Amino acid sequence: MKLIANKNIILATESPRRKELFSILGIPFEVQPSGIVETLDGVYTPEEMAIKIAHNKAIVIAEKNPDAVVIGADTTVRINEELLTKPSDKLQAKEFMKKLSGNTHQVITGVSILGANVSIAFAESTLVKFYDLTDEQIDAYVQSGDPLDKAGGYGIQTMGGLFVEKIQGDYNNVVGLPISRLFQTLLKLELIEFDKELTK
Ligand SMILES: Cc1cn([C@H]2C[C@H](O)[C@@H](COP(=O)(O)OP(=O)(O)OP(=O)(O)O)O2)c(=O)[nH]c1=O
Repeated sequence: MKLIANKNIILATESPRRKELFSILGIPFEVQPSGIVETLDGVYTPEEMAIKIAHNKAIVIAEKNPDAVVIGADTTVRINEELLTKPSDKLQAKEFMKKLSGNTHQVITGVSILGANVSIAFAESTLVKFYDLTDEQIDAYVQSGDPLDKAGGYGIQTMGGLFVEKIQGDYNNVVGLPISRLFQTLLKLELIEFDKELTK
């Protein structure tokens, strides 16, 4: 199958994982990191927060590119009503791993699609259960430095995936972009379509 984009699409991200996942669509797109500080004032549910931060990322780029469709995303991890974003250092990464060990957490990615008379957002949620981890496993993983640029302090697509016992929901959502739901949404909005020449 071949898709075409009906608008210029910009992914407002500096995440290599999001860029790679979006590439699956096989359409041209630009990447422009928003560089915003990912904090919010006020009381929100984790889903609302992920959507609002995703929107804040998209709006910065949409203002600079009024004719484009801009997509922003934000991923956060919720465990026992606590939110884990990116660990600030290895010590915090260890704390995160201890919390995740043996438990089920929720990975929420908010997505905002903005521009060209479109403003749509959604939050996708995936449940992930970790095995019981030993201190040795946690220390070795944290020492690798892999947790530091990732929400919740692990990468399911890297060695962090070795700790996952079970997952319920979209795997790509955990990696940082629920690409199947995004694909369905972009199709419905007619921002992308099938290349009819090739599907005849
Ligand atoms: C849970 C999990 C998160 N992550 C990553 C995805 C995101 O890049 C990151 C969450 O941080 P985000 O703040 O959502 O994204 P980012 O700062 O990396 O990129 P940008 O804001 O520019 O779009 O954690 C993984 O790569 N694997 C995982 O298993």
